[in-house]
Amino acid sequence: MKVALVQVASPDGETQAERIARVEQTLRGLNGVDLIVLPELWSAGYFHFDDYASLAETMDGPTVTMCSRVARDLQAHVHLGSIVETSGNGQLKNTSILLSPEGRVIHSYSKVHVFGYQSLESKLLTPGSALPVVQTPFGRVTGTTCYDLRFPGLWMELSKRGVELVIVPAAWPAARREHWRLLTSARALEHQIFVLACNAVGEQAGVTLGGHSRVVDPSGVVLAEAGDEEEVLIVDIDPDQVRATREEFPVLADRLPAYDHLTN
Ligand SMILES: NC(=O)CCC(=O)C(=O)O
Repeated sequence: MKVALVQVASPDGETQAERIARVEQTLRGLNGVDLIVLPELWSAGYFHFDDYASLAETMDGPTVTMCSRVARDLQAHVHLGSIVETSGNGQLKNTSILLSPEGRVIHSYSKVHVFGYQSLESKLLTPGSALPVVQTPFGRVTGTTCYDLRFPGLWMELSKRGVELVIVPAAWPAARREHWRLLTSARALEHQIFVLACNAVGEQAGVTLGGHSRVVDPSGVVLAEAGDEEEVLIVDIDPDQVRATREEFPVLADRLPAYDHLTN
């Protein structure tokens, strides 16, 4: 299975409509790919907090509509990264979406850990309250978003739910690139899953995004890592490697359901 991680820049002067049109051209060049993955909030620009309210979208807004059209035309799954989602009740969420090759939404996940360090996300957005999992040709899949990487309890839970591949859209600054590398590798290794982590690049409101999108296999091996410019990282993965890795080294079978029974 061929996966493509598309690193996108969201420069300050570019409108959302211009960016969506530009990214559509890039995606249309990806014929023959089975799964396309985009970064967190690329169409609004993660650090463009002043635009969140005006660029918030529903599930049939401009970002979803473009990606759904591309999914159908390329007959590929498209994980569109995430959008600022409005569901009409006044709340905004950072919602990631996976589209089928028919262009249908088959999975969505609203970021649970909204970020508050040098970020207004936690003031402007409401955290999600669900962790759905979907069966796909790539195995059992879910998404977590950027800052969620730092919370092992969330990853333990998705692991308990039988997940085999996790898609991580991100807008992770270059300043903490080594944390990004360490956490994406560790999450794949400790749960014996594929991690497809797609980061944003370029400058946004004075913040430099880190790029270095990565595909990490269930043994923690980095199959590919991008640089820090706009780039498409194309990698072949074998979904059966999850089962093979777990059979060969069955560490998950030794994991206890909880550890709070251990005495001091
Ligand atoms: N977009 C984010 O969630 C940024 C997270 C981050 O920069 C960090 O955890 O460090």
